[in-house]
Amino acid sequence: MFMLNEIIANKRLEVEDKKRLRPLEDLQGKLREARPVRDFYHALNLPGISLIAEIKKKSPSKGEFPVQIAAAELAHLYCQNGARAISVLADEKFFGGGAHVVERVANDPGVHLPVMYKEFIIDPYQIYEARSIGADAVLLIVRSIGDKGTLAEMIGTVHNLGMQALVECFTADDAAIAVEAGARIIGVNNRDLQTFEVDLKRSEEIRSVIPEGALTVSESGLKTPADALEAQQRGFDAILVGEALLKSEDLTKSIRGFAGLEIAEQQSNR
Ligand SMILES: O=P(O)(O)OC[C@@H](O)[C@@H](O)c1c[nH]c2ccccc12
Repeated sequence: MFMLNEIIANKRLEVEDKKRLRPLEDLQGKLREARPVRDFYHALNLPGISLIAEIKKKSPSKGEFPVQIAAAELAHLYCQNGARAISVLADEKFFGGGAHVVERVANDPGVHLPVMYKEFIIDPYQIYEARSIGADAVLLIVRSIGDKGTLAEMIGTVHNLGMQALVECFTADDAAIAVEAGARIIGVNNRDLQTFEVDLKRSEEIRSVIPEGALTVSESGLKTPADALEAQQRGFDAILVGEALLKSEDLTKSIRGFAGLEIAEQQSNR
């Protein structure tokens, strides 16, 4: 978990800086002005597989992505081609995102989908920041939060602010912690953060320990619409896709493919 440790250590410093510049009370005072929450849970809980499409500029494993268009424009394409939610990286140093990018996308008049603040959350301050800039959901990584009690408190804070949490797991043990802490939406990360290797089979094993009632998301390393279909067959409600979209030559077609629209069209043309 070398990389995750490094990211978290940096995040602690960043959060301390943010708190100094803008104390929690200031953020809390801004909450009433934030745009109303869009329902991330409902957006994922629809028939068929739900695509959460990601916006990031780079990643530690893949470097810079070739996408040339601005975040808001990318979000418009996601909205117009069948995605059901948008994930925006808030981390700047490792993923080239930022809270300002989340804010821009979440408040763009052309964006009707729920927006997730994708960040390494280690402090409730970040949850308040997410809502104050208009986000509808946040990512909570079991591994970076540590214990079940703290995770449960964080999930409570997210729900109290009207948002939803996507709680990310790497192992069946993580998934058990997530369930006990009250997670309603559980993500299984197919990418091992130590080796960066992707194993879609692993997610199947973990999926099997998550009880009915929680929504499930297969995250990372999905390369083709066939992988989306497979995730659906394995019982996942949603997929989180970044790289395959951000690297594709025909972005519109790729979004539609992962969203399942291409398949639906082929079937209705028969
Ligand atoms: O780009 P990919 O392989 O399609 O993966 C997207 C997403 O799952 C990945 O970015 C991710 C999943 N969990 C994270 C936690 C932090 C940063 C990034 C992530």
